[in-house]
Amino acid sequence: MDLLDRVVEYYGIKNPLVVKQLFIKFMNFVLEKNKLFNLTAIEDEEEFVLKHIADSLSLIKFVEEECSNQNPVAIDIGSGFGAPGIFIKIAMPNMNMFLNDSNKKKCNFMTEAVKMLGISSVNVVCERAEVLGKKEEFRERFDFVFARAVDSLNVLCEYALPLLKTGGVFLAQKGYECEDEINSASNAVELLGGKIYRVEKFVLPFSDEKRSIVMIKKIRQTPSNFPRNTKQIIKKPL
Ligand SMILES: C[S@@+](CC[C@H](N)C(=O)[O-])C[C@H]1O[C@@H](n2cnc3c(N)ncnc32)[C@H](O)[C@@H]1O
Repeated sequence: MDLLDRVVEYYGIKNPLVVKQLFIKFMNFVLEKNKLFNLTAIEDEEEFVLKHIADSLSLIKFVEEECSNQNPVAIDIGSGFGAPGIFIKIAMPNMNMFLNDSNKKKCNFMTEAVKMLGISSVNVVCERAEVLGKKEEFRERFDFVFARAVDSLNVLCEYALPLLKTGGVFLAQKGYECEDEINSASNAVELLGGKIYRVEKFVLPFSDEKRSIVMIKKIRQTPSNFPRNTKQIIKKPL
Protein backbone atom coordinates (compact mmCIF):
# COMPACT_ATOMS: atom_id res chain seq x y z
CA MET A 1 0.00 0.00 0.00
CA ASP A 2 1.51 3.24 -1.21
CA LEU A 3 0.36 5.40 1.74
CA LEU A 4 1.76 2.93 4.28
CA ASP A 5 5.13 2.93 2.44
CA ARG A 6 5.20 6.70 2.67
CA VAL A 7 4.23 6.73 6.37
CA VAL A 8 6.91 4.15 7.28
CA GLU A 9 9.51 6.13 5.30
CA TYR A 10 8.37 9.46 6.80
CA TYR A 11 9.02 8.17 10.33
CA GLY A 12 12.36 6.60 9.35
CA ILE A 13 11.33 3.18 10.68
CA LYS A 14 14.13 0.57 10.76
CA ASN A 15 13.55 -2.73 8.86
CA PRO A 16 10.70 -1.12 6.90
CA LEU A 17 9.75 -4.23 4.89
CA VAL A 18 9.30 -6.44 7.95
CA VAL A 19 7.52 -3.68 9.87
CA LYS A 20 5.21 -2.92 6.95
CA GLN A 21 4.22 -6.58 6.61
CA LEU A 22 3.38 -6.75 10.32
CA PHE A 23 1.34 -3.53 10.14
CA ILE A 24 -0.68 -4.92 7.21
CA LYS A 25 -1.20 -8.25 9.00
CA PHE A 26 -2.39 -6.46 12.14
CA MET A 27 -4.63 -4.02 10.23
CA ASN A 28 -6.31 -6.89 8.37
CA PHE A 29 -6.81 -8.76 11.65
CA VAL A 30 -8.38 -5.71 13.35
CA LEU A 31 -10.66 -4.95 10.40
CA GLU A 32 -11.76 -8.60 10.16
CA LYS A 33 -12.53 -8.92 13.91
CA ASN A 34 -14.17 -5.48 13.83
CA LYS A 35 -17.04 -7.08 11.93
CA LEU A 36 -17.73 -9.28 14.96
CA PHE A 37 -17.34 -6.74 17.75
CA ASN A 38 -16.56 -3.07 17.94
CA LEU A 39 -12.83 -2.35 18.09
CA THR A 40 -12.59 0.81 15.98
CA ALA A 41 -14.94 3.16 14.14
CA ILE A 42 -12.42 3.28 11.27
CA GLU A 43 -13.10 0.75 8.52
CA ASP A 44 -11.31 2.36 5.58
CA GLU A 45 -7.70 1.17 5.12
CA GLU A 46 -6.19 4.57 4.22
CA GLU A 47 -7.92 6.17 7.20
CA PHE A 48 -6.61 3.31 9.36
CA VAL A 49 -3.06 3.98 8.15
CA LEU A 50 -3.31 7.67 9.01
CA LYS A 51 -5.40 7.72 12.16
CA HIS A 52 -4.11 4.56 13.80
CA ILE A 53 -0.67 3.75 12.35
CA ALA A 54 0.75 7.25 11.63
CA ASP A 55 -0.85 8.60 14.82
CA SER A 56 0.79 5.87 16.94
CA LEU A 57 4.17 6.24 15.20
CA SER A 58 4.20 9.97 15.97
CA LEU A 59 5.31 8.99 19.51
CA ILE A 60 8.50 7.25 18.43
CA LYS A 61 10.65 10.35 17.85
CA PHE A 62 10.00 11.50 21.43
CA VAL A 63 10.52 8.04 22.90
CA GLU A 64 13.89 7.81 21.13
CA GLU A 65 14.90 11.25 22.37
CA GLU A 66 14.09 10.30 25.97
CA CYS A 67 15.38 6.76 25.90
CA SER A 68 18.54 6.01 27.85
CA ASN A 69 17.84 2.29 28.00
CA GLN A 70 18.48 -0.34 25.23
CA ASN A 71 15.38 -2.29 26.24
CA PRO A 72 12.91 0.19 27.70
CA VAL A 73 9.82 -1.07 29.49
CA ALA A 74 6.57 0.63 28.47
CA ILE A 75 2.89 0.32 29.25
CA ASP A 76 0.03 1.49 27.05
CA ILE A 77 -2.92 2.16 29.36
CA GLY A 78 -6.44 1.83 27.91
CA SER A 79 -4.90 0.29 24.82
CA GLY A 80 -8.24 -0.88 23.35
CA PHE A 81 -7.41 -2.97 20.27
CA GLY A 82 -3.70 -2.12 20.76
CA ALA A 83 -3.18 1.54 19.85
CA PRO A 84 -0.63 2.95 20.17
CA GLY A 85 1.11 0.02 21.96
CA ILE A 86 1.12 -2.69 19.29
CA PHE A 87 2.20 -0.30 16.52
CA ILE A 88 5.07 1.04 18.64
CA LYS A 89 6.15 -2.46 19.64
CA ILE A 90 6.25 -3.54 15.97
CA ALA A 91 8.33 -0.48 15.02
CA MET A 92 10.57 -0.69 18.13
CA PRO A 93 11.05 -4.44 18.70
CA ASN A 94 13.54 -3.88 21.56
CA MET A 95 10.83 -2.39 23.70
CA ASN A 96 9.32 -4.55 26.43
CA MET A 97 5.63 -3.67 26.03
CA PHE A 98 2.71 -4.05 28.42
CA LEU A 99 -0.72 -3.60 26.84
CA ASN A 100 -3.29 -2.67 29.46
CA ASP A 101 -7.06 -2.40 29.27
CA SER A 102 -9.85 -2.95 31.79
CA ASN A 103 -12.11 -4.51 29.14
CA LYS A 104 -11.83 -8.31 28.92
CA LYS A 105 -12.95 -8.59 25.30
CA LYS A 106 -10.35 -6.07 24.18
CA CYS A 107 -7.65 -7.86 26.20
CA ASN A 108 -8.62 -11.19 24.65
CA PHE A 109 -8.39 -9.56 21.23
CA MET A 110 -4.92 -8.13 21.98
CA THR A 111 -3.72 -11.50 23.30
CA GLU A 112 -4.88 -13.16 20.07
CA ALA A 113 -3.32 -10.41 17.94
CA VAL A 114 0.07 -10.68 19.69
CA LYS A 115 0.06 -14.44 19.13
CA MET A 116 -0.97 -14.08 15.50
CA LEU A 117 1.80 -11.50 14.89
CA GLY A 118 4.41 -13.68 16.61
CA ILE A 119 5.88 -10.74 18.56
CA SER A 120 7.72 -11.41 21.83
CA SER A 121 8.21 -9.40 25.05
CA VAL A 122 4.60 -8.27 25.04
CA ASN A 123 2.26 -8.77 28.01
CA VAL A 124 -1.46 -8.10 28.01
CA VAL A 125 -2.72 -7.00 31.43
CA CYS A 126 -6.47 -6.94 31.95
CA GLU A 127 -7.07 -4.61 34.91
CA ARG A 128 -7.81 -0.98 35.61
CA ALA A 129 -4.60 1.04 35.40
CA GLU A 130 -5.17 2.58 38.84
CA VAL A 131 -5.35 -0.91 40.36
CA LEU A 132 -1.99 -1.77 38.74
CA GLY A 133 -0.55 1.41 40.23
CA LYS A 134 -1.05 -0.03 43.71
CA LYS A 135 0.61 -3.37 42.94
CA GLU A 136 4.28 -3.78 43.70
CA GLU A 137 5.09 -5.52 40.41
CA PHE A 138 3.73 -2.59 38.36
CA ARG A 139 4.22 0.49 40.55
CA GLU A 140 7.17 2.73 39.53
CA ARG A 141 8.38 0.10 37.11
CA PHE A 142 8.01 1.68 33.65
CA ASP A 143 10.30 3.89 31.56
CA PHE A 144 7.33 5.03 29.47
CA VAL A 145 3.57 5.20 29.83
CA PHE A 146 1.41 5.84 26.74
CA ALA A 147 -2.28 6.71 26.60
CA ARG A 148 -4.50 7.67 23.69
CA ALA A 149 -8.19 8.57 23.97
CA VAL A 150 -8.60 7.21 27.50
CA ASP A 151 -9.61 10.09 29.79
CA SER A 152 -8.99 13.77 30.57
CA LEU A 153 -5.41 14.57 31.53
CA ASN A 154 -6.06 15.19 35.26
CA VAL A 155 -7.68 11.75 35.62
CA LEU A 156 -5.12 10.09 33.35
CA CYS A 157 -2.23 11.39 35.45
CA GLU A 158 -3.48 9.47 38.47
CA TYR A 159 -3.57 6.30 36.34
CA ALA A 160 -0.20 6.89 34.68
CA LEU A 161 2.24 8.56 37.07
CA PRO A 162 2.24 5.88 39.82
CA LEU A 163 3.36 3.39 37.15
CA LEU A 164 6.41 5.43 36.05
CA LYS A 165 9.92 5.08 37.43
CA THR A 166 11.48 8.34 38.59
CA GLY A 167 13.00 9.76 35.38
CA GLY A 168 10.36 7.97 33.24
CA VAL A 169 8.07 9.79 30.83
CA PHE A 170 4.31 9.77 30.33
CA LEU A 171 3.33 10.58 26.73
CA ALA A 172 -0.35 11.51 26.49
CA GLN A 173 -1.77 11.77 22.97
CA LYS A 174 -4.22 14.63 22.80
CA GLY A 175 -6.11 16.80 20.33
CA TYR A 176 -4.53 20.00 19.07
CA GLU A 177 -6.31 22.31 21.53
CA CYS A 178 -5.23 20.89 24.86
CA GLU A 179 -4.26 23.98 26.90
CA ASP A 180 -7.36 23.88 29.13
CA GLU A 181 -6.76 20.20 29.85
CA ILE A 182 -3.12 20.88 30.68
CA ASN A 183 -4.06 23.73 33.04
CA SER A 184 -6.65 21.55 34.80
CA ALA A 185 -4.04 18.81 35.26
CA SER A 186 -1.27 20.95 36.76
CA ASN A 187 -2.27 20.20 40.37
CA ALA A 188 -2.49 16.44 39.70
CA VAL A 189 0.90 16.40 37.99
CA GLU A 190 2.55 18.19 40.92
CA LEU A 191 0.89 16.01 43.61
CA LEU A 192 1.78 12.78 41.82
CA GLY A 193 5.48 13.63 41.43
CA GLY A 194 5.52 14.78 37.80
CA LYS A 195 6.43 17.81 35.74
CA ILE A 196 4.93 18.82 32.39
CA TYR A 197 8.09 19.60 30.46
CA ARG A 198 7.12 19.51 26.80
CA VAL A 199 4.03 19.86 24.62
CA GLU A 200 4.49 19.08 20.93
CA LYS A 201 1.90 20.18 18.38
CA PHE A 202 2.01 18.84 14.85
CA VAL A 203 0.02 17.69 11.82
CA LEU A 204 0.01 13.98 10.96
CA PRO A 205 1.87 13.32 7.69
CA PHE A 206 -0.12 13.23 4.41
CA SER A 207 -3.19 14.66 6.12
CA ASP A 208 -4.49 17.77 7.86
CA GLU A 209 -5.07 15.92 11.16
CA LYS A 210 -3.74 18.06 14.01
CA ARG A 211 -2.48 16.48 17.21
CA SER A 212 -0.61 17.21 20.45
CA ILE A 213 1.59 15.06 22.63
CA VAL A 214 1.89 16.14 26.26
CA MET A 215 5.07 14.88 27.90
CA ILE A 216 5.23 14.58 31.67
CA LYS A 217 8.41 13.52 33.42
CA LYS A 218 8.36 11.75 36.77
CA ILE A 219 10.71 13.79 38.93
CA ARG A 220 10.07 12.18 42.32
CA GLN A 221 8.26 9.17 43.78
CA THR A 222 4.47 9.24 43.86
CA PRO A 223 3.20 9.51 47.48
CA SER A 224 1.82 6.18 48.72
CA ASN A 225 -1.77 7.49 49.07
CA PHE A 226 -2.01 7.63 45.22
CA PRO A 227 -3.62 6.30 43.12
CA ARG A 228 -6.89 6.59 45.05
CA ASN A 229 -9.76 4.23 44.28
CA THR A 230 -11.61 4.54 40.96
CA LYS A 231 -14.69 6.29 42.37
CA GLN A 232 -12.61 9.02 44.02
CA ILE A 233 -10.40 9.53 40.96
CA ILE A 234 -13.38 10.03 38.66
CA LYS A 235 -15.65 11.91 41.09
CA LYS A 236 -12.96 14.19 42.49
CA PRO A 237 -10.07 14.49 40.02
CA LEU A 238 -6.97 16.01 41.66
C1 LIG B 1 -11.64 5.12 23.53
S1 LIG B 1 -10.78 3.67 23.92
C2 LIG B 1 -9.19 4.05 23.23
C3 LIG B 1 -8.43 2.80 22.88
C4 LIG B 1 -7.07 3.03 22.24
N1 LIG B 1 -6.14 3.67 23.17
C5 LIG B 1 -7.18 3.82 20.96
O1 LIG B 1 -6.74 4.96 20.93
O2 LIG B 1 -7.73 3.29 19.98
C6 LIG B 1 -10.49 3.79 25.68
C7 LIG B 1 -10.07 2.48 26.30
O3 LIG B 1 -9.60 2.74 27.61
C8 LIG B 1 -10.02 1.68 28.45
N2 LIG B 1 -9.98 2.23 29.83
C9 LIG B 1 -10.69 3.26 30.33
N3 LIG B 1 -10.34 3.52 31.62
C10 LIG B 1 -9.37 2.62 31.92
C11 LIG B 1 -8.60 2.36 33.11
N4 LIG B 1 -8.75 3.09 34.21
N5 LIG B 1 -7.69 1.36 33.07
C12 LIG B 1 -7.52 0.61 31.96
N6 LIG B 1 -8.23 0.80 30.81
C13 LIG B 1 -9.13 1.79 30.79
C14 LIG B 1 -11.39 1.30 27.92
O4 LIG B 1 -11.76 -0.03 28.27
C15 LIG B 1 -11.19 1.47 26.41
O5 LIG B 1 -10.78 0.27 25.79
